Amino acid sequence: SSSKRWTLENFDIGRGLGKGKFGQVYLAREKSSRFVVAIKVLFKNQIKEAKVDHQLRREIEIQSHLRHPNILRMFGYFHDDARVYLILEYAPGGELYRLMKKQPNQRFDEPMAAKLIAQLTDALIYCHSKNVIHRDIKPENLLLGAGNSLKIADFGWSVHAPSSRRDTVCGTLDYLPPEMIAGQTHDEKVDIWSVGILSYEFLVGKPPFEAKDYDATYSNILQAPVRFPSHVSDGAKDLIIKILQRKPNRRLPLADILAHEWVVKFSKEASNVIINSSEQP
Ligand SMILES: COc1ccc(/C=N/Nc2[nH]nc(C)c2C(=O)Nc2cccc(NC(C)=O)c2)cc1
Repeated sequence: SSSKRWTLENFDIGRGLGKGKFGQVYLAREKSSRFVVAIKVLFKNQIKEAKVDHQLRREIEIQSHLRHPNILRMFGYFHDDARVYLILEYAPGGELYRLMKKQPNQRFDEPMAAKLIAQLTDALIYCHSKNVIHRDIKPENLLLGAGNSLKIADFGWSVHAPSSRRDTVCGTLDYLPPEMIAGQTHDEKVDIWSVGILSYEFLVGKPPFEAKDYDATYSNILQAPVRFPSHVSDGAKDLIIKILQRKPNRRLPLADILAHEWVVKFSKEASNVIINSSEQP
């Protein structure tokens, strides 16, 4: 339970799963229950230097209270003098980003893309019902659970709506909507925009406004028309165009994304995506 006083002694620590921005993630097993988890270790001095301790507190507060099959659970946390330890759900498929890069043409087929979009949308409907906006939905923050189920991880940028971002954006602009990069107030419709960006990226293999540098990306997000390669179906184009509307109120609401005929048609079809199987190069 998330109220129990946990310590490192409660866990057998396993292999390193990977490196996050502020620390390493380990596979671990709680000794008495033998329950397998992932433990994310963050260094306090790095958190203080980056002035993100309020973001970390918010991430812990928000993620430990959310309960949804497509949101990575946070079971609890503890700290010692140098580190903070987050006890997180273990998602065996790892980063969705890596699986996408492994596919032929580094993109998913329509059934896989539609399944992921439906799960992501369902999780965001749940978040928004709790007045939580994620604000940082991108492939690096999505993990794969059992059965290729999507898991939204990393609520470091989530807030309670509405909000005006005060912290400078670091990292890629690709997934941020016009109102956020222009520093205007924004609401939960920023997450709808990210679903549009990700829908495009799952099907094409790169985000729609990607450019050689920050300024070019910035300009594309604010004014560039979305171009589609010829292999993208009309149904998928229709969905993405309806989501990627620069005026937040014109964006297709999340419930209508779930009900869109392309999503309904393809999220039921079997997909031939190559899972993390051994013979993969
Ligand atoms: C290197 O191959 C891998 C294959 C699968 C994994 C699974 N990670 N699963 C997780 N469950 N809960 C959390 C939190 C994580 C996690 O953070 N994983 C993680 C972190 C940083 C890099 C990676 N790398 C990859 C390849 O997924 C995974 C991790 C690594």
